[in-house]
Amino acid sequence: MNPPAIATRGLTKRFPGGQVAVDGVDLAVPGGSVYGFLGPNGSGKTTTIRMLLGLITPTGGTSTLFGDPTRAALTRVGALVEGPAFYPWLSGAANLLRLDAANPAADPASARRRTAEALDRVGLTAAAGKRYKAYSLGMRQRLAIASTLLSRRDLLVLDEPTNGLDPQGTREVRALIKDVAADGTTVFVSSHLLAEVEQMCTHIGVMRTGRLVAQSPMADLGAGAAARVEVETSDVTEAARVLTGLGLRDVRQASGRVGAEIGRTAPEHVSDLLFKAGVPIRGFQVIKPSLEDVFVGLTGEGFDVDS
Ligand SMILES: Nc1ncnc2c1ncn2[C@@H]1O[C@H](COP(=O)(O)OP(=O)(O)OP(=O)(O)O)[C@@H](O)[C@H]1O
Repeated sequence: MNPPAIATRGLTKRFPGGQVAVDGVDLAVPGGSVYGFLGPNGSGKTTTIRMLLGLITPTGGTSTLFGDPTRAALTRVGALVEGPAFYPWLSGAANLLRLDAANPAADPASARRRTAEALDRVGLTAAAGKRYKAYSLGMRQRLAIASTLLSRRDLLVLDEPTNGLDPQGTREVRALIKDVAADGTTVFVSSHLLAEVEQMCTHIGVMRTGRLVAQSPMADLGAGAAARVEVETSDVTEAARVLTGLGLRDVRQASGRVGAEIGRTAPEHVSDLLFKAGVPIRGFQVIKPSLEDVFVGLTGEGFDVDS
């Protein structure tokens, strides 16, 4: 099996002065995934990313990129932590050419081809000759991402790439991330927006005050969360007896309603037994907790659900 794109063990950063910004984080980012690194502001995402990229030194723990603990693997990684500085009066293409020229490993003979390909990949070919200052926010961010794609990368690390973008720019960047991932590049993207991560990621890790409180494939997340059956009835006592008799957990009664965790029991089996027991059913529904409910439970705080 291929080693994970990113793996950390006990990764820790204690800043001088004693503040622990990242506390024993064990990340496992599978190759080929789009991994959403979710957490409220100040939860330690940027500090973690800076350690992964060798920009700051951990005070504890280890990390590997593609199984390699050395910095050599960083040549396979494109990153956008603080956006690159672009010259406002130069075109997008000219800005990329300047950045490309600053890379000693890049062959100057093929600079134009590389720049054109990167611009094409982010959908800026038509605007390549336009001055940077005339770019929309979304175009600026796409150009920033293009700068990370000037050479072939196996992993792209993006720190809050949609921060400060309007809804259109946000959509552009999200679509771009999906395209990059479809080409086989692993993407590790931080965000404080649950909806964003939910829409574009295959895996998720959740940070809270420096700790990784959850990590899982997106598809598994709902599975552990307890869906509930809710019955509206005038005979609460009998309905509760039926639900309890079925072995359902956390049976709760309120006026005119009874609810319980449904677990693996089929809803039609529950309604059938209620009917057979003569319970008058006014309403019957199965309620799954939203992803946001799951995370509020995990992190103890809400997320911005706006995009
Ligand atoms: N150089 C530093 N010195 C001291 N404390 C720091 C330093 N950098 C970050 N911190 C603190 O570490 C904690 C985590 O910050 P970090 O920037 O990693 O969080 P974040 O999740 O990326 O949040 P944001 O999205 O706001 O950047 C914060 O409390 C922050 O104030």
